[in-house]
Amino acid sequence: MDALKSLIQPLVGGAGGSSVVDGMKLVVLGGTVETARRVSSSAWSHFVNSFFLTAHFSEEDYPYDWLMLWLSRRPEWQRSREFETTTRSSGIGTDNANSFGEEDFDDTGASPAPADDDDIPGKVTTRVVFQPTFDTTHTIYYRGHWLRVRRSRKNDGTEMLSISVVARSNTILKQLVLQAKKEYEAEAIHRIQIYFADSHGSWRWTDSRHKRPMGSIVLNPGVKEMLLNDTKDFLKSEKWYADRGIPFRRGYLLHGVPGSGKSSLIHAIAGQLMLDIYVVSLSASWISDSTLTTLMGRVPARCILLLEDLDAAFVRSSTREGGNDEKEKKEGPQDQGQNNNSGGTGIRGGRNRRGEHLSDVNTLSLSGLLNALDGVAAAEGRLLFATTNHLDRLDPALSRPGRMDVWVEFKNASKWQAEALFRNFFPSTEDDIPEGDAEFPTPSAPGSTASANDSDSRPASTLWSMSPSFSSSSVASSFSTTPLSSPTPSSPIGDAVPLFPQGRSPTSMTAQPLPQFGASNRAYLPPPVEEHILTSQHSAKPLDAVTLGILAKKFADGVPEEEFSVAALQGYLLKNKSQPEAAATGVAEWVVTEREMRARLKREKEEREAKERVEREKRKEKAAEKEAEKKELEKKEAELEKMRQLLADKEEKERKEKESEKEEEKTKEAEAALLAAAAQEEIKKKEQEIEDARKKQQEQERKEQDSASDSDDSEAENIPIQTARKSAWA
Ligand SMILES: Nc1ncnc2c1ncn2[C@@H]1O[C@H](COP(=O)(O)OP(=O)(O)OP(=O)(O)O)[C@@H](O)[C@H]1O
Repeated sequence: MDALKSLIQPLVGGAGGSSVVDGMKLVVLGGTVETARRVSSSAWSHFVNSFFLTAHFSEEDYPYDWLMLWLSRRPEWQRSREFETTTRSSGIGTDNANSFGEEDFDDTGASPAPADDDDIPGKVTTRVVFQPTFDTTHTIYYRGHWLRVRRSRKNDGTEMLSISVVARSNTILKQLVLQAKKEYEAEAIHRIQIYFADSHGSWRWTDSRHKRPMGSIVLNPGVKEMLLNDTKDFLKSEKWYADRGIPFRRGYLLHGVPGSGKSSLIHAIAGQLMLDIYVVSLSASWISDSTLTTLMGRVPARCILLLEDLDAAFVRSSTREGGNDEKEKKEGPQDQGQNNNSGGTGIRGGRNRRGEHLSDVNTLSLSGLLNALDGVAAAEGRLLFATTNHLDRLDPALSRPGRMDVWVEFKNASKWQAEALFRNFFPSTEDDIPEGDAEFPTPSAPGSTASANDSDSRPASTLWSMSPSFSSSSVASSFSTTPLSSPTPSSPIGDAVPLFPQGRSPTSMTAQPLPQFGASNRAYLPPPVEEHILTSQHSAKPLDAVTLGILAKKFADGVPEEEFSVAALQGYLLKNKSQPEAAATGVAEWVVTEREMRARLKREKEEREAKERVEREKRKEKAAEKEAEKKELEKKEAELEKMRQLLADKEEKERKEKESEKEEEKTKEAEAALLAAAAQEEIKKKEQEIEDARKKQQEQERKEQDSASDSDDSEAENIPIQTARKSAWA
């Protein structure tokens, strides 16, 4: 303390200095110390940073996803002491050590023994993932280098990953990115990524799906092959297009009846070509010319761009000039559903989640759509797929070659398709399909939240509209190829095939008798299994090829040519998924029931429509009557108004006449007054003259009196006076 005092003493001065000066000195001293501290710390961090190479990865770009997956597997990343939790993740790689679910712990927090219900197929397991919080730096050791990893947020809200390393060249960072990419792609190899357009004109990662094998799509021979070859050929022909100056784009228009496999085929092609799918629903309420143009500009080079229900944006066939006035939004419930759901309710946490309100103004015009599809800003190298159920509603400009180069019509199922569908649906003892290449989609792996658990948050797209039971493990298990061990005598369901949990191969399972009370019965044999229990088993036994062929033919025989969609037949088979024989024999009956039901629905629809028509007519008539009444009233009012106007005009005229009469009178009066005044003036003048004359006369008389006699001259004097008065009055 004394040492400190002695140090400060010379600076603050002796005891004699004033307290104000001392205080000032202290402030200066403090400021100097703080500045020195800051400068030195900044210089130090500059010095340290000069040894670091730093790479930044924005969440809007792919390497961010690769690195996040890679990091999520690093133990150092998991040892972070500050976390944020999320149930949303990139869909792949969520089933790693960094995620956890209910099944990992019991109530006491301890990891439980494997539970029996672990084997329940389709059990929904929401997994929570820990992610290190923003702005904390983690140090990770990688290939002899210490990496400093930091997650941060930019001003616009997008996430950013910064990785720094002490190295002379950036090779280590390149290696890291490549390794992360490789791992990511290894994860993604069996999956396709789905992106939906959002109202900000960005693509939002929405889902990751298992690839759908081409074999699961049942189309008339040659169609799939043609499409696949065409798409492959296109992707290889970039130079060919460039040499000829043709925009490197290709469009496919899949049109036809609903439920015929349009979306499924696109899904399968995406899987085959390892392309991601970018979906935009043109009936979305927020879609506008500029948003669509922005979206088209942001589509990556190699991908499938899917415009679903192309006709939905324009209910009436719009002309090129047709602007906003020319279109209405589709009002059917299905389309409303799409409206509501399109735009992609992104599942990924924190990704572009700012201001998610939609503008509710669909201002997309046909010319805007055309420009967006092949304008200057439109991306090249993409495969454009458009689906529609109503080809006739499309403007020819939209479907002309160059925009839609290949057209494929999808019809209701032919007998050939029905047979193929049956063969695909039921397992055969001769099938040898490796897992992941089964004829039907492999069910999602446990923990794959995006595909299995988030169905609510997924946009309603027909691409993903497989019926839930179809993707259930029971269907998958129907493709198990290995005959199962023969049932034990104590099996309660006789020779029923036990269920497989999702993602497990049947070979890894053994048919275990279910634990039950009284399992130690010895005195009595168990009663025979009841019929309904036998028929309610969940998967079919594999059939031998001959039986399968016979049943498939029987099934196809019972299905009328091109009357029912493949989706409808699939729905029927799903009801009989464990009973191929019943499915084959019962199809004729189903067809009858279905026809009756359709006829009934059609009748009801017609009745409803007729009723609506009548009501509409009535409403129209009423409206017409009202209109006529209104017109009559308006006519009467007009007449009344006219009369009022006439009356007013007349009154005005009379008033004006009166006024002019008055004016005239006034003028006359004024004239008369003037005349009178003039006359008066004249009289006065004359009187004055007379007076003057009289005065003159009197003067003269006086003079004459003075000179002549009075009596003889008096008569002669009066005569000129009377004459003067008369002339004045005249
Ligand atoms: N040709 C087909 N091959 C295999 N499965 C099919 C076929 N057609 C339809 N399905 C099945 O029917 C369901 C609906 O098919 P999908 O959505 O592909 O039909 P879509 O033609 O796109 O219908 P929409 O026009 O209503 O969108 C899916 O579960 C799919 O598996």
